[in-house]
Amino acid sequence: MPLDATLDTASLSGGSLLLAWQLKGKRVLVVGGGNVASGRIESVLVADALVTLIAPRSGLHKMTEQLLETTDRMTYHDRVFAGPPDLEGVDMVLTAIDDVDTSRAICELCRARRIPVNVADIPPLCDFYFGSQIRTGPLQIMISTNGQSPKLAALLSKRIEAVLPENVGDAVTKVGQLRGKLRERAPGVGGEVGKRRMRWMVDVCTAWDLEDLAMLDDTMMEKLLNDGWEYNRVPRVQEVAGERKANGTAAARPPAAKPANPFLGHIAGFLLGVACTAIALLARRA
Ligand SMILES: C[C@@]1(CC(=O)O)C2=NC(=C\c3[nH]c(c(CCC(=O)O)c3CC(=O)O)Cc3[nH]c(c(CC(=O)O)c3CCC(=O)O)/C=C3\N/C(=C\2)[C@@H](CCC(=O)O)[C@]3(C)CC(=O)O)/[C@H]1CCC(=O)O
Ligand SMILES: NC(=O)c1ccc[n+]([C@@H]2O[C@H](COP(=O)([O-])OP(=O)(O)OC[C@H]3O[C@@H](n4cnc5c(N)ncnc54)[C@H](O)[C@@H]3O)[C@@H](O)[C@H]2O)c1
Repeated sequence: MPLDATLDTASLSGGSLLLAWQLKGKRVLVVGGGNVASGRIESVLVADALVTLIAPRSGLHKMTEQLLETTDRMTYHDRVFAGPPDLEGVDMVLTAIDDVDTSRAICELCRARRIPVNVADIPPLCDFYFGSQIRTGPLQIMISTNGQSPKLAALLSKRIEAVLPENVGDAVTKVGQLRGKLRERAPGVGGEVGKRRMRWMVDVCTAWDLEDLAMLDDTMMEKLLNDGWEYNRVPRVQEVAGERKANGTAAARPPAAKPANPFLGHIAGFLLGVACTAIALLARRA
C-alpha cells in the first residue's frame, strides 16, 4: 500500500482469513457418514489428505462407500465416535453428525488439544468455515459469505463459474509448468535472479492472453525461454507459436478487423467521389 494511502480501519475486522490450506499427508478425522460428510471427504481428498472416517456403516452415503473401495487414503471405522483416543495424531477434525451434544463434546476435545475443527452447520463450533468451491485444473475459487448465506455462496459460485474463460484452468497449468522450467534454468531462492524471474513471469502473464498461455507446449515453452528469458524480453505469441495453427488463438487468428465506422465510410466515399470528378474534369480539359 502506498505510504500516503488512507487506511480504512473499519474494513480491518469482521471477515475471516482466506487461505489455501496444505493438507498433503496430514491426518483428517471425519465424524459422520451422511451427505455433508461425503462433501467434506471429497474436499479433503482433493487436497491429498489422509482421511480417517468414523461412522456406522448403516447410513453411509453412496459416494463415501465408493470412495472407501477406490482410494487407499481412507481408513474406515464402522462405529460411533469413541472419545479422546480417536483424536490421537489427528491434524484436523470435521464433524457432520445429526447429534448436537456429541458435536459440542467433540469440539471441546479438539479445542483442548488445539486441533482445528469444523462442526458442519454450527458456526460457533467452527474454527474455519467451508465455502462454495469452483475448481478447474489448479485454479481454485472459494466463495464465502462468512456465515451469512451459504445458499447465496452456492448460487454465486454457479454464476462465477459460468463466466470464467473456457481454458483458464489450462492457462494456469501451463504457466505453472513454464515457471518450473524457468526455475530449472535459473535456479536459486531470492536475490537478483529471483527478482528477474518474477519480473519476467509478470511480463509474460501480462502480455499474453489466457488463450495463448493455455496452448503453450514444451516446444513453445523452450522457445519462449530461449528467445525471451535469455534476452530479457517477452516475445510475441506469433513468434513463439510459429506456423502452428491452434484453435482460435492469437497465433492462428488473423488480427481482428476493426468494425467499420459508418461515418468514416461516408467521408471516404465522398472524398473518393470528389477525386474521381476532379480526374474526369482534368482529363476533359486535357
Ligand atoms: C457453502 C457450503 C460449503 C460446504 O458445506 O461444503 C456451506 N453450506 C452449504 C450449503 C448449505 N448449508 C445450509 C443450507 C440451507 C440454506 C441456508 O440456510 O442458507 C445450504 C444450502 C443448500 O443446502 O442448498 C444450512 C446451514 N449452513 C450453516 C448453517 C448454520 C448457521 O448458519 O447458523 C445452516 C443451517 C441454518 C438453519 O438451521 O437455518 C453454516 C455454514 N455453512 C457453510 C458452508 C459455512 C458458511 C459458508 C459461507 O459463509 O458462505 C458454515 C458457517 C459452516 C460450515 O458448515 O462450514 C455449502 C454449499 C456448497 C455448494 O453447493 O457449493
Ligand atoms: N445435508 C445438508 O445439506 C444439510 C443442510 C443443513 C444442515 N445440515 C446439518 O449437517 C449435519 C449433517 O448432515 P447430513 O445430512 O450429512 O446428516 P445425515 O443424517 O445424513 O448423516 C449423519 C451421519 O452421522 C452419523 N453419526 C451420527 N452420530 C454419530 C456419532 N456419534 N459418531 C459417528 N457418526 C455418527 C450417522 O450414522 C450418519 O452417517 C446435521 O447436523 C444436519 O442437520 C445438513
